[in-house]
Order: sequence, then structure tokens, then C-alpha cells
Amino acid sequence: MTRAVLSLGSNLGDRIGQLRAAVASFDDVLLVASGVYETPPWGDADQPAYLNAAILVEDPRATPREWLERARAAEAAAGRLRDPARRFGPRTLDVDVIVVWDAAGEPVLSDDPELTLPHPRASSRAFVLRPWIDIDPYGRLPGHGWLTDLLNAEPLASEVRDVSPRPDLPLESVS
Ligand SMILES: Nc1ncnc2c1ncn2[C@@H]1O[C@H](COP(=O)(O)OP(=O)(O)OP(=O)(O)O)[C@@H](O)[C@H]1O
Ligand SMILES: Nc1nc2c(c(=O)[nH]1)N=C(CO)CN2
Repeated sequence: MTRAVLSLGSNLGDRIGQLRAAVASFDDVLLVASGVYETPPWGDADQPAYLNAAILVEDPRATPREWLERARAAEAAAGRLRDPARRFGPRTLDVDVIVVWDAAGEPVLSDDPELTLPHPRASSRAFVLRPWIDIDPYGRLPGHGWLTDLLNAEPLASEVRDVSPRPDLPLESVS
């Protein structure tokens, strides 16, 4: 398996520091990182705003399960602080595996609850699709179509207006 899009989010503690540490943990496989966006909480309104971003990673040897393990390791390194009683509640770091493509460039489909691919809620999340389209303008969400069509149709077209770029908070230092 080769490529994956990972979504990063944080709304507790040092939000940008946690996102940067997560990106650094994928340094050996990182193709490109999106800009950072400030986004209103989705799914559970009573919590602080999130910082969200997306990264494209590639490793010819990595299985989908290994991407999930690396995502979990990044969350654990951020302390995994969260309220277990709130499904979509606040957290120091969330790293979700959005799509994985195999060596032939075909998307991996899985209904395994441990690793569902594509991520089952990605199609309704402007905070996932807006950063993703930064780094993959011709991107498609398998089963849902082009990112550009999803983001330009309701309900996401309205939601994306509240997704604010934070160019003052780059993920990577310019070298
Ligand atoms: N595509 C996926 N990416 C990440 N985790 C997944 C995926 N599919 C299933 N899971 C499972 O979901 C479990 C809960 O993940 P997590 O705590 O990140 O959920 P959440 O962030 O509360 O909700 P959401 O997945 O909607 O963002 C994980 O332990 C993982 O095994
Ligand atoms: N804006 C935004 N809202 C969320 C996010 C996130 O990353 N960004 N993650 C959640 C966890 O499932 C729940 N709600």
C-alpha cells in the first residue's frame, strides 16, 4: 500500500504545537502538508474551535493498518487528552485515516470498524475536505466524487465559509 490522506485536528492545549509534532512524526513519509485552518466544532458544539490540517503521506511498504497505528501513536504522543463521555468532544490531537490508495492507485475500501475506509464521516466534514483540497486539487473521495464538487454543494458550501485559513500558523518551517 502506498499513499494516504490523514486528517489532523486539535482543540485542547497547545493546538499548533500538537499539530506540528504530529506532522514531524510522519517526516519520513511526508509528501506534502496543507495549510492550517481554524474551524468551528463539528458534532458537539460546546467546545473550543479546532485547528485542522491534512497531510499526504507515502510509503510503499505501509499497510492501511500501519497508517492507523502511526495515527494512534501520534495521538498517544500528544497525551490523548479527551473526555470519553463525549464522542465528538474536545481533544489534544485527533489523527484520522481518510483514504488509502494501493500500489495500483486504487482506493482501499474497508468496513472494518477498527479501520473503515474511506473514513465514514469525511464526506460531511468541511474541516477534512477543505485542507485536503489544498494538497490534492484533483482529489476524489471514493464513493462521493470530486472534492471540488463536494465543497461547492450544500451543505458543505455554507460550512466552508466558516473554515478560516491561519497562514500565521504554518505547519512546517520554510527552508
Ligand atoms: N478511518 C479511520 N481513521 C481513524 N480511526 C478509525 C478509522 N476507522 C475506524 N477507526 C476507529 O475509530 C476508533 C475511534 O477513533 P477516534 O477516537 O479518533 O474517533 P473520533 O475522533 O472520536 O471520531 P471520528 O472518527 O468521527 O473522528 C479508533 O480506535 C479506530 O480504530
Ligand atoms: N472542527 C472540528 N470539529 C471536530 C473535529 C475536528 O477535528 N474539527 N474532530 C472531532 C472528533 O471526532 C469532532 N469535531
